[in-house]
Amino acid sequence: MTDAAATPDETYSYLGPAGTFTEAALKQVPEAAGKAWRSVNNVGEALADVTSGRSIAAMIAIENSIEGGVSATQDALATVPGLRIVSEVLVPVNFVLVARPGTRLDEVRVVNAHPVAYAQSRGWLERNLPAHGHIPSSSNVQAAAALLEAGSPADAAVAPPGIVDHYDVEVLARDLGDNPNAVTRFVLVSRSRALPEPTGADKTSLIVELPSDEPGALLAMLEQFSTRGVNLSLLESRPIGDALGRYRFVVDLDGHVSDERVADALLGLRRTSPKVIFLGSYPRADQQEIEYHAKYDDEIFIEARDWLRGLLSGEPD
Ligand SMILES: O=C(O)C(=O)C[C@]1(C(=O)O)C=C[C@@H](O)C=C1
Repeated sequence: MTDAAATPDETYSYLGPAGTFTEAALKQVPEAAGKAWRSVNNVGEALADVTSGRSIAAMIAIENSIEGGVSATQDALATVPGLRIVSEVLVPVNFVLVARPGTRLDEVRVVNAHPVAYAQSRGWLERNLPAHGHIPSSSNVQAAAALLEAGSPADAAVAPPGIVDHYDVEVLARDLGDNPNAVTRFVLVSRSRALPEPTGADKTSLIVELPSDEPGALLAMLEQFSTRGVNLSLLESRPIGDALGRYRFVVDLDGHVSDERVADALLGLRRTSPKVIFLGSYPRADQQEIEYHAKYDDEIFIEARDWLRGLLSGEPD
């Protein structure tokens, strides 16, 4: 599928090499089928492909059910301008421990693993290899590929189960993940300004900075959502990085920016926060219809606006 001669509007970047969960996520995107796929080494490179116009879109991991938000992704989306999330994909993740053929489990001293995969397998590794050392890898597949490089300091790697189809490694143990139902959420990021159509089962992603040293600023932000009946599915803080104690908030909410209650909450945020980054409104991967109280229906907001317009223009009651 990789084609060096492909034009940018036919190229999708993903964290590789082939066999990663990120590649499995891209396989779920119908528009990417039959296009050129470019394997990259990290989230920054994937997003740089999109901003430079080298690729039309990039698939990146954003949240894991065990580890929470992928901080490299959250920080990149907060600082790289001009990006929009256009869709999301869920991939169940589980891991195997692999080694060069002939290695025994009791010979393993050092383990290669992507930090998010390591965090999900820590319980198993601590129980079965209590004295192991950990070398961070750029991806799950790279962790296993590096074992086969000359002079590799590692004896084993945490990798996706399909790794044996791509590399000459042997499985020493299966089901390493501490939770068998672990899921990673991926997002497809592009430069497109065109909003995906509302479906009634949508999600909106934002990054919000709060006024510094203002008591209750976080509560004031949350009130923008609660007073419009908008449910949040993710709220995480990440350091802004310019001074100790300064944080930005990563927010996912139920609904589309074209829903009146969501649009109204965004207007409130824009008035009260020094910085609001709109990352996109897009269909939820689980297609679960958003439920909210009837008092937050579009018509209620429209009626209230029309009433005010009438007052201002002197229309009779
Ligand atoms: O796509 C892969 O296989 C990766 O190595 C990346 C990644 C991630 O960044 O979260 C993807 C899914 C797993 O949760 C662990 C690692």
